[in-house]
Amino acid sequence: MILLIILFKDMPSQIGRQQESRSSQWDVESSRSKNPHEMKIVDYSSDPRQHFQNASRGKGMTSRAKIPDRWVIQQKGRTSVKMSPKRKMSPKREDGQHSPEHTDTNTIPPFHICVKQHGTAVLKSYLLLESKAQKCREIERSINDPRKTILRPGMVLLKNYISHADQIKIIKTCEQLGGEDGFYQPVYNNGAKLRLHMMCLGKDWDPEQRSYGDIRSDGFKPPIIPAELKEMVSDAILASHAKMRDLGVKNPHEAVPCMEPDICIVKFYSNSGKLGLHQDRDESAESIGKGLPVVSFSIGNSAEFLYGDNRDPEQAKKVVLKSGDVVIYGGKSRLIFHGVPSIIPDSAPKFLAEEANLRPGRLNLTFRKF
Ligand SMILES: O=C(O)CCC(=O)C(=O)O
Ligand SMILES: [Fe+2]
Repeated sequence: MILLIILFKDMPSQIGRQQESRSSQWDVESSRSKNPHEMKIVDYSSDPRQHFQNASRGKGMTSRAKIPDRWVIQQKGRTSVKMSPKRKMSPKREDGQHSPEHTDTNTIPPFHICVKQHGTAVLKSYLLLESKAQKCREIERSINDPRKTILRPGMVLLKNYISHADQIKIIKTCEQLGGEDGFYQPVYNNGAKLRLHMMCLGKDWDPEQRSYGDIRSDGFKPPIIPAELKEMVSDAILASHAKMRDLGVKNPHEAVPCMEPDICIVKFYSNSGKLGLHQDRDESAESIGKGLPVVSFSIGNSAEFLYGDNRDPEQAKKVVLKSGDVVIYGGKSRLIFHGVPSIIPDSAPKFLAEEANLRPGRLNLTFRKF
């Protein structure tokens, strides 16, 4: 009897711990089966404070982590001292401890979108997997109807738009701007990580506050958007107007207004990367009200891209975005739900690894006007 009482006394805390350890491993995929609001974790319109914690950035963490209360931040010759915000904290366990892999004294290696130049290994794997890439091309052909340039009013897909040279230029620019601490992996409050790395240009997007700011969480300004990239964006919008005109749209600049971006969110998805259905709605009411478009560049491995009127993936339409494709959504489609359920491994054109050492995965740049 006494033994039974002791056993029952311990049971709730044991169950609690099991559930907690499961939930701390939640990611987009595992939340899908558990949570009817599966996309909440990437739904920028829900309260991300429940899901995100402050961004943790690359190299800086190494030195910062040794000084938990005050951080000495050194970057490109500058030094500043800053109180450390809470970051990389996992939910406390019942015994009041944080799980070991989530303590704020963790060190996080810098993330680079380009691999170091032992090019042959990367190249070899691309060659070996050529047949797989062929299969992917067939899937893409079956999903992407070439006539479907206008996906819906205000939403245009420009297939194979970015030239090879520009794709290389974009990769190299992002790698250079990312440096040692530009790309970071946002982490949920429960310790689960967003399935991608991210870097902001122009303004910093804070997933925890769901807002844009001029200063990053590590105390530095985000790099500005290079003029050359801005030019590519306005050219793409003009190209979308030309396509729409060809297809009989009378006032294409009303369907997709012109836009000069002041924000670029750069994302890198590894082959297991994904992003749930969400709306881009943290820009100003004026920008959204005018329907100023989001312009999205895809480089590297192909991605399945869902879009629709709500966050139900079953009801969404799908296209495959290949390296060089551009999607523009503005006007009536400005608040379209969209997401990336999967990346197609080994589907990137070989020249990206050969000429720019792009690591396996997909680079995406979304340009917006605040
Ligand atoms: O990777 C993509 O194609 C989508 C990215 C996106 O939706 C975003 O950055 O808000
Ligand atoms: Fe988005």
